[in-house]
Amino acid sequence: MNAITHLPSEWHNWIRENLARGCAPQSLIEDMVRNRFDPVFARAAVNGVMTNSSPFSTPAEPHAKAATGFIYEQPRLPAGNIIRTSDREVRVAMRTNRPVIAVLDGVLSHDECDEMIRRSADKMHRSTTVDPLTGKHEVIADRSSEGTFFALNADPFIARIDQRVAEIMSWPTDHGEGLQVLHYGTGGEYKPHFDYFPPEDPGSHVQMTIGGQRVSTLVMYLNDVEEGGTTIFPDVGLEVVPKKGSAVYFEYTNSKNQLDRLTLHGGSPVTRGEKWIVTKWMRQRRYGEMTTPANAEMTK
Ligand SMILES: O=C(O)CCC(=O)C(=O)O
Ligand SMILES: [Fe+2]
Repeated sequence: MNAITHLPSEWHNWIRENLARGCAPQSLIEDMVRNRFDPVFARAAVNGVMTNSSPFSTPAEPHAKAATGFIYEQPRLPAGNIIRTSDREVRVAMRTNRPVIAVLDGVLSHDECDEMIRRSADKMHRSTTVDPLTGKHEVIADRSSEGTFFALNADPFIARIDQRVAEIMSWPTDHGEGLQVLHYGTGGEYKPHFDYFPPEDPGSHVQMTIGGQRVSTLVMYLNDVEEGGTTIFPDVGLEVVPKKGSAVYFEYTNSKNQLDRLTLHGGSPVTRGEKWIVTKWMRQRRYGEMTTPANAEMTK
């Protein structure tokens, strides 16, 4: 008997209800295939229902809850196929809604990528990561790359990128940390990690005294990588291939201070060539603003 390639309304409702309950899309696809739906059709149907019920269009289920307990709110990233900033049109190449991840094309021009590399090359040093115990920046083995920072609005070139990135991320410019440039040589990688400060790490509260928790990330690719060097999201099975001027966006802290564990990610080893990226991390509040008893509630 032929596999089913149409979607009866009871199945449409079944998909919508189960997505709303936080079921993994893949498990719904597998259930449909067991019930004789064509596999390609089942995937398209689940994706179709996700798109229609997503907060990007008509929010039938604006507060869907993931299996992890994280409540998805309206994504901060603007809706639509094109994000228009004050100086550039950025194309959305793909989005996932749970977790919120998007691949964006044309965030930087090729000239801007080259200029960013040129400015960074002579002031590189081995990258540090926040030590989970002390909260201090330490060189650790999980990250084989070199990097440098540009203070927020350091000069007109940097300020223009800070401004554009803030518009894309729909978050105030002064809530952003300074742009961080990273260079990976062949063999360089960044093992899977969270960009937010895990509450269970004793060092996190030190980091969060200045501007609170991180809420979202934009990783911009400054060059095409010959082989490897993809940005991987192991828990969602996603791999983003670096493309000069493109970026991957993701968000992980909601208004209730919940953290989305599905945004675990890393940079896979560069197996041929090199990789240059520039990253923006956004905080809950103005970066540099100290926590006071009055605003401490937000970071708990
Ligand atoms: O190298 C990558 O693709 C990921 C970089 C990253 O995770 C970060 O900068 O926080
Ligand atoms: Fe990261």
